[in-house]
Parts: sequence; structure tokens; C-alpha cells
Amino acid sequence: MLPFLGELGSTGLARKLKRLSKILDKFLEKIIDEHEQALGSNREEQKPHRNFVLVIVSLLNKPMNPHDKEQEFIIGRTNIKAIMLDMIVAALDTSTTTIEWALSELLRHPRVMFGLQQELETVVGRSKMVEESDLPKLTYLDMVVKESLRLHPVAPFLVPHESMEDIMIDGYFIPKKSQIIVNTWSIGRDPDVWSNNAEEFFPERFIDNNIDLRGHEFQLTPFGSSRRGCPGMQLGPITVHLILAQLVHCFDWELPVELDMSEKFGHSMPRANPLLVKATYRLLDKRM
Ligand code: HEM
Repeated sequence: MLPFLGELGSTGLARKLKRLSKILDKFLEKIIDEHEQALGSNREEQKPHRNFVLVIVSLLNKPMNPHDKEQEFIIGRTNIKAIMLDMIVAALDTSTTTIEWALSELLRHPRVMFGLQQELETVVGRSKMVEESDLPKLTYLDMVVKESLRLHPVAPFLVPHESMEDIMIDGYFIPKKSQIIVNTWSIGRDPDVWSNNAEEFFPERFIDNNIDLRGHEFQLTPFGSSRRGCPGMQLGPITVHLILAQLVHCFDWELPVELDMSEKFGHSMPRANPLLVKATYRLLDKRM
């Protein structure tokens, strides 16, 4: 199906890929089995389903669109495994890369790290860990995450899109069906958009404005925007906010070696080298 992958045969990589895909397949099959068992025989009675996998497994062997009599596409195990894999790949790497960049920027900017720890102490207190219900009160944390995603969007070019209509933008004619690549990385660093300190990590720039992470304002689109934007736009930021808050609240961080901020540029943009840090527990209750 993909002729260029034929090249892999001679490198031994194809064998490794096959081995890996077998392991992954076994893992996904096990998840489906477990969820089928949890659903039991009468799937309809189980509603509302408790999680995403239960929802898709409840659709197993059913038509994709029961109202369309012409189209008889049945959702099979392979479809479910593909959806689950898509979710794992799209959710894990993006969230961990975002957290790693945000922590790196905090380590480079002790003033901001201190400000965030102060906010966490005031809102949450040193005697407990952060909970999801604390997040709406952590406004500085929100600014830190936005600022980090502005400078380090995980998908610097988003995902390629296709234009549906002919359109003129800024004097340029873009015909229908053009492939559109949005360079969100460079928009995030454009001084015309963010003023002369565009390259600086300065979370306070988000005070008193409506710029959010959902791409309502086109200057910040780390999750894309509108219909074909990231479907994890709700879950992704919650995960990032909660884990980053927990890390900063529970530990003091020190750099044993000089901090290297090199990026590994490509379809996604993680750190080029792993982040090496020394953590010291800082909450009052040592048993947590
Ligand atoms: C910090 C976390 C995340 C970031 C920064 C992120 C970023 C993105 C971006 C930039 C896109 C492309 C949007 C576009 O081109 O307009 C995308 C697509 C996607 N994301 Fe996320 N994402 C994150 C978390 C998640 C999570 C948690 C999930 C699933 C639970 C997820 C599932 C997906 C999927 C399935 C697509 C493809 C959508 C499509 O093709 O229409 N992402 N994400």
C-alpha cells in the first residue's frame, strides 16, 4: 500500500515494526476484551457508558450510520483498534511534550516558578496536593501554560488542511482544494502579533485579554481551531494544567546541568534532549 516502506525491508526495521505492531495489537485486543466483558450481553442497558472505550466497544459490529440504508459499513475490531491507537498517539505524546516544555521554561525563569508556587500555596496550601477542582482558581498557571504553548506548540504546523472554497486573504488568492499548512510556531513568535518581547517567556502578557487555547483568537492556535481542531482540546489542557501544577506544587526543582532548550524540529516538536532535573519534595506532609 505504501511502496516507499519497501525500503525498510533491507534495514531490519520492518521486522522490528512487525514485532512492535504485534505487541500493540495484543495490548489493544486485551483492552477490547476487558471492555466487552464489562459491558456484558445487554449493551443498551449499560448506558450512559463510563468511559470512551466503553462507548466505542458498545458500537462493535454495528453499522457506522444506522440511518443510512445504502451504506452498510460495519464497525469492526480493526476500526476500534485504529481509533484507540489514534487516541493514544495523539493524546500522550502531545501532553507530555507540552508539560516538559512548560517545566523547562519555568526552570529558566525562577521569577515565574516562584510566582506559580506562590499561587499554588495560596489557593491549594502546602498540606495537600492539587485537585482538578482547584484548576479554575489557578489563573497564573493558566497563563504559564498558554505562554509555554505559544513558544512551543507541539505541532508547529498543525495538521495539513484542505480549503473548501476559493478565497482571497490579504490580497492572496487561495483556490478551493489547496493544501493549507498553518505555521502556528512562527505566528507564536511574530513581533507584529506579540510585540517586541515575542521571544521572551512572559506569562503576564495574557492578563486582561480574551486569548484562549481553543483558537478563538487566531494568534494562539496550539490545538488548531474550529471544526477540524484537536478533539482533545478539553481533555488536553486539563491534563497539562493538573500535572504541571502537581509537579510545581509538590517539588522544588534544581538543574544539575546547564539547561539545553534545543528543539527537535519535525511534524511534532519535542525537546531535542531529555530534561535532566533534581526534584526535592516540598509539601508539609511527607507521607503523600
Ligand atoms: C496538550 C495536548 C494536546 C495538544 C497540544 C494537541 C494538539 C493538536 C493539534 C495541533 C492537532 C491538529 C489540529 C489542526 O490541524 O487544526 C491535533 C489533532 C488531534 N488531536 Fe490533539 N492535542 C493534544 C491532546 C489531545 C488529546 C488528549 C487527544 C485525545 C483524547 C487528542 C486527539 C487528537 C486527534 C484525534 C486529532 C486529529 C483530529 C483530526 O484529524 O480531525 N489530542 N491535536
